Amino acid sequence: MGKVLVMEHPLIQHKVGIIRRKEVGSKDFREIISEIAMYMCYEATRDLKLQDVEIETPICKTTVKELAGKKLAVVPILRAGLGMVEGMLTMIPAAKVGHIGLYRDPDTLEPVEYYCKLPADCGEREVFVVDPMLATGGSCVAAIQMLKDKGVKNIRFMCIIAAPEGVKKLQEAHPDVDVYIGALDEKLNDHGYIVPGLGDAGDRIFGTK
Ligand SMILES: O=P(O)(O)OC[C@H]1O[C@H](OP(=O)(O)OP(=O)(O)O)[C@H](O)[C@@H]1O
Ligand SMILES: O=c1cc[nH]c(=O)[nH]1
Ligand SMILES: [Mg+2]
Repeated sequence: MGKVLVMEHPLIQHKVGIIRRKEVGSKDFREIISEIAMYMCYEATRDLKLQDVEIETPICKTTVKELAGKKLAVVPILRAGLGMVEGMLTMIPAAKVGHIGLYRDPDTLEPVEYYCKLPADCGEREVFVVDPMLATGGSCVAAIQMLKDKGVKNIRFMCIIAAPEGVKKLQEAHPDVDVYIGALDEKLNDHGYIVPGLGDAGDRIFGTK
């Protein structure tokens, strides 16, 4: 079973507390989402593999560590996942970026696919799927399935706020995927929104409501 890690870092908790506030506008919301993604990326990359390499400093020969595992890719679930890309790339600038377009049908809450463009070698990469919100779990389960159908084997999922219902659904559908969560909330309301949550992440990032 993949691990589920809820972030305990005080800076992450503090920043999640800010973006929950309804008076926070798009500019600040976007900036803070990006900062949280950066801190979460730091936590979610703790176990990346390293290898020893011999190098020469201006003083002498020595052994240093360098990343040794698979190359990385970041795949945001559009739209709201876009808000996490810059923060991720600040930490892992060599990562390639794929995009999966899904929106949640407001009546059925089922994900509807409208776009998919991935790095050609994504099957060889360790992929970080990012989306600020994990609500019913339909969107991330579908996005991860799309990646698996393209041959991706190593997948991690990162979200800023999750509902317990969505975490359960994700673990049941993709038990091999490690899940990193900024804050685990109480429940979903009758419209599939996370309670207390932060509202619609996409609308708040892009100012569309
Ligand atoms: O876990 P789920 O129940 O599937 O809900 C979560 C999804 O809903 C939101 O996207 P939305 O459909 O609002 O699209 P948007 O990012 O374009 O606003 C959010 O960013 C997730 O992708
Ligand atoms: O609370 C929620 C649930 C789904 N999508 C959002 O943006 N927010
Ligand atoms: Mg939305």
